[in-house]
Amino acid sequence: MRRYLVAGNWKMNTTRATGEELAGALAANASAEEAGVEVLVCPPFPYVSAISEKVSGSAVQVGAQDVYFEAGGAFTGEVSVDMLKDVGCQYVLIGHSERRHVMGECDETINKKVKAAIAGGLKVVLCVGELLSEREASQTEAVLDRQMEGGLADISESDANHLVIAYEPVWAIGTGVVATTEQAESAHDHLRKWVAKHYTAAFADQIRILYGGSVKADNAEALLGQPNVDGALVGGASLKADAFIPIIDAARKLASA
Ligand SMILES: O=C(CO)COP(=O)(O)O
Repeated sequence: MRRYLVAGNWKMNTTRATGEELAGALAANASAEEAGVEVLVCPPFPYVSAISEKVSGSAVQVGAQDVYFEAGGAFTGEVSVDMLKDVGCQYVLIGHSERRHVMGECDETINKKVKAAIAGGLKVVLCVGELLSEREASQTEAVLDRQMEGGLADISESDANHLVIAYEPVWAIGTGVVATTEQAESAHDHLRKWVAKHYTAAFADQIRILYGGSVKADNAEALLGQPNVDGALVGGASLKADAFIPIIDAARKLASA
């Protein structure tokens, strides 16, 4: 059975103090023996180190929101895989829609980042998802195929073992317009079939596919209860412990059912 992953993407939010307070509350809530659910927080770069210290000894893991593919050198403003590991990251988000659509990242860059992160020993959450205009033009599956093919070009199954996929329809991110359970399940099913076709059916059965986009306490259980939804990537509702913990609790409830 696939283990739920509930991840908080803090984006460009929190101060050091509010981030530490939030991380402390999550660490207190998630014991080191957490069984059916993995919990991850992705703070802004400057706070990763402090947040890693805050959650150490708990089941809460830390990830970064992006990484650069080069190992080091003259790349002003970028951070490397080794730097992230050095400050306690186990995971990194790659290809988030805000990186794609605000910063203009393309699949080729995303692919280089995925390769570098996995080669360097980080687990990757590769984010994919269509714009509203693409959904309305019945292009959702074609967009997902393109992003998967581009992002995972030349990545072997053994490398893909370190990968989690996050389906985040762009129109659902930060809008309060959550995908219906049917829309989410249909996209996740399509992504799993893509993995089965490009790797193996056995591997497709194991890989985790998270849903992201306006996940809240009141819709988490229905979304996470879908057969192909293995967790959530949460933005706004991950910024307050009393909004995020009920989402983790929904996963715990389903995992123990
Ligand atoms: O982009 C997201 C997580 O990566 C989703 O953000 P919201 O949960 O705020 O819609």
